[in-house]
Amino acid sequence: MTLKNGQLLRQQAYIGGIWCDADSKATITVRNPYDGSPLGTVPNLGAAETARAIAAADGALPAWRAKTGKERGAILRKWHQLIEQHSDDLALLLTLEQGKPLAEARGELNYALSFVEWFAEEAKRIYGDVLPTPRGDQRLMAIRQPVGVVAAIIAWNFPSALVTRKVSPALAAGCCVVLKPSELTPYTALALAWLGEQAGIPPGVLNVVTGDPAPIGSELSGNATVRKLTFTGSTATGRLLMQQSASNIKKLSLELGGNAPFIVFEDADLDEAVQGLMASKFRNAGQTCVCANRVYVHSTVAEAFGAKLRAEIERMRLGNGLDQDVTIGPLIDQRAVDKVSRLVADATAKGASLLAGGRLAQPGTLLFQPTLLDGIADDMDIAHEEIFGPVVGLCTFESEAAVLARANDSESGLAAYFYTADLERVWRVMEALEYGIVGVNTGAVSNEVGPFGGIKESGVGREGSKYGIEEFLELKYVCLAGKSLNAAR
Ligand SMILES: O=CCCC(=O)O
Repeated sequence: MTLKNGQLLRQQAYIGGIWCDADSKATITVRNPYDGSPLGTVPNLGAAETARAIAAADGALPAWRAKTGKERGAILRKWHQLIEQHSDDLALLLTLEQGKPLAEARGELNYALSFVEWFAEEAKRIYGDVLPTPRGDQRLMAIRQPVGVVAAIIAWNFPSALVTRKVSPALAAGCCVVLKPSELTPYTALALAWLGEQAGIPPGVLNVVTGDPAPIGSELSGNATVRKLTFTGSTATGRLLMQQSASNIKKLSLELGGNAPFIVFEDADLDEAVQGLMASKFRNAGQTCVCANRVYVHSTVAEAFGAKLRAEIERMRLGNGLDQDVTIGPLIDQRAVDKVSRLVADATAKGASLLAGGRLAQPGTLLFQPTLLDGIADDMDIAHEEIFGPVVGLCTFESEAAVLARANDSESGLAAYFYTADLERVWRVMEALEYGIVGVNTGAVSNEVGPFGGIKESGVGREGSKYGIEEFLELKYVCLAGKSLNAAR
């Protein structure tokens, strides 16, 4: 790996401003999912080191919290500047450890930067309220204060954006953070932490613990000093963290699995709808929680839509994310390949037609072909499970009411998409969809301004946007009483 600045490849954890190894000296090897080659190692920390990171964050809290929003915002702006300055190296690291094409890695870094910029600005805008008093001898206020020490646990699919979407609002609010990146993709997070150190984030304010998720996650959720846990990952892990956090009633944000419906009505612009589906479905090889997962096309346009979609899918180039012309990279690991293979096999065994792809491009790799299935029925596993891979399954529908019932028939409630030219239908369908995010005539909904998050088993809380900082603040109600206040009114 040739980085312009070799210091960005950090192979140690970061606790209390010190780069360190595991107490046991145990390490985990990080591999390139394209060819399995080792990129390096990171320390395999356990509960003891995690507890030390929490103590370091707690120790740094009084001074960080005492800074003004403007001062914290200035440090975040410096961090932003350094991330931007090193974005070539960061994109390279991201592609090497995660597999997504370099152009997508650059796109993700811009997305990551947008959260740092946004929350650097929001740091100055943490307002309170003076409330109308019900009694002449009292004055009422609500003020916002940082929640305290924050644990942030992130998934491997967006190694930079998930860091900045959680860490920037936490730091802006005056909280200190213990960050646990995925053991599959730790290097981007560690490089970001190193840039944070260069930007002047004081020791202990941002800590990074690497290693196996179980002991670290259980310390982060069970330790009462951590007052807020923010997690992006599977619904199963989110449920476990929620249970473990119940012992000390932590504030929680959980961004969990999705099962997004994508509906193409008969009056939709089919070319636009195909482009929207490609953007939503194949971003990060389909490994995105907001990816289109169930595609419902009105029966009168299904054939035309399927033909256009197939042509686009056949144009994709699968391979090494570092190659210029590659548009889709490998899946993250063998478990992901096994799941996608099982879903395709189940669908074809139950009568779906395979129109494109359907298997690994080369045995022994993680390169799963972009795949198109037609004739998906509700009894197939793919109609209910989150695919998390480059597979589109087409179903047809006849009426708005019927497709809405099918779209809402899910425990998940993260993102939903639909295409139509009918303005009244836009309102009707948007209001009826039981999802936290709805894309209307677009497959790309993620940015720093929109509140990102789901309902039902897709989680709790919102990230990004003007609402995102609230997750790291507590509201304190102050009631001031005094007899002489009556006279002052
Ligand atoms: O998969 C989770 C994040 C995806 C996004 O921010 O659009």
